[in-house]
Amino acid sequence: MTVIDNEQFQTREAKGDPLEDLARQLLAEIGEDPDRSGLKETPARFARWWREFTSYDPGEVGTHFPLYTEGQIVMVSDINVWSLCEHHLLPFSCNLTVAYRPRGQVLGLSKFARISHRHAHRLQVQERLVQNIADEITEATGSEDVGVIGRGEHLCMSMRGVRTPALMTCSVFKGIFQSYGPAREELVAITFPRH
Ligand SMILES: Nc1nc2c(ncn2[C@@H]2O[C@H](COP(=O)(O)OP(=O)(O)OP(=O)(O)O)[C@@H](O)[C@H]2O)c(=O)[nH]1
Ligand SMILES: [Zn+2]
Repeated sequence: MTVIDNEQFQTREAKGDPLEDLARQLLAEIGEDPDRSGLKETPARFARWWREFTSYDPGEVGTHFPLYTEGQIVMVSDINVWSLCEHHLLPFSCNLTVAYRPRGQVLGLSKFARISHRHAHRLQVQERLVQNIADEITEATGSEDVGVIGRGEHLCMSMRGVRTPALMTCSVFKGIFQSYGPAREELVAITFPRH
């Protein structure tokens, strides 16, 4: 449930909520009656969902633990997030694999998903999403050895326009993941398992 402080609430009551107004206008523009019973609450839901999407709070992302074994590589795969394409404001899903070589300490497992959602919950292009995640993992872990691979399906390509479902893969490889070698091979293999 959206918590709206009193002052903000009063302002919206007085002036109307701009997001709700937009939704009503959109509905009218596409030939719908915004006042028909099925649509009565839709502008308010529309406003709530946009505010919910753009105000995602990742919470604490700085929990570390001691590293027990030197030389380990940590990989987290199949992190699924939803984002919005900034060209069409349509959703794209992204399946992420993230990897890093810890330096002295490891980052809490869930933090990779929190970081991923933080950057997905805004208007994005997939390449920038993957880069943003790689940069924050570098910062959060203090490691320059970071790899992120994203595989996305974009509704703007599958449900409209060219109407062709396809998967887009893009990646950021830093440090030991940059050149072809065991670390990069393992990261690629975990993302694209052989059946
Ligand atoms: N590289 C990249 N392209 C994206 C992403 N999301 C959407 N696009 C593309 O952005 C492009 C926008 O192209 P435009 O020609 O300006 O828009 P459009 O006329 O709606 O293009 P079509 O989608 O081909 O109908 C399209 O090719 C989309 O597929 C993304 O995350 N990364
Ligand atoms: Zn798009």
